[in-house]
Amino acid sequence: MSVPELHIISTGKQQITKFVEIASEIHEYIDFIHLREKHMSAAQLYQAVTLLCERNIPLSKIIVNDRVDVAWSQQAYGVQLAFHSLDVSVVKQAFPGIRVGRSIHSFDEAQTVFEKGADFAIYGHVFPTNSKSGLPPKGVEELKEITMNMKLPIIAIGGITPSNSELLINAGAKGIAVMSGVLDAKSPVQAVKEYCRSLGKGR
Ligand SMILES: Cc1nc(C(=O)O)sc1CCOP(=O)(O)O
Repeated sequence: MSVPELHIISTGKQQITKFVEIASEIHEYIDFIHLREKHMSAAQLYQAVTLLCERNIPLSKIIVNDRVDVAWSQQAYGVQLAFHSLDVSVVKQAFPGIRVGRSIHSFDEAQTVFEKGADFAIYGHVFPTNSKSGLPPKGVEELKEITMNMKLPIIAIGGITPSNSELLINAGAKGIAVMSGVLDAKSPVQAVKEYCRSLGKGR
């Protein structure tokens, strides 16, 4: 089994300069940084990627939410699509070579996006989280079903802490995605190190 991936997702609530500051402190410990700033224009997102690059964060670690035009023009690692985004197959055809992730919430959705050629999917929310209050968490059973039946790399998301992350890896997840556990922490660096330890990551 390969070393699990650690993805950090921007909250959309921090000043972008603050997020860039934190990202520059934690990037060497993590695999991917997602820019999920739904309120930003394409121009603002493009600028945010530039700011990350100026802090020596490699493009190979940057994933842009929804806006494939921004991801493509900045030559970022990939784009993370949601239900309201362009379809996975449209993006794969129009932007050959870009890695395409898709948010999913069920086995059937996993199957659909796998068939359309998604490179990975983010499945959640697995545990209770303030970001999805009022919606019941999905737990790990369906996650196991997906990982056992499909060759689609799955990143688990939602309410993940250093103490519950191992459950998800044992359920077949290729990695975890974390928002508040790192970005709202008093010390994001300490927090990220705890996640790394829980995943058996080297640093
Ligand atoms: C951005 C996002 N997507 C989810 C989904 O279920 O698709 S849960 C989520 C937020 C995750 O935040 P935290 O790590 O603070 O729980």
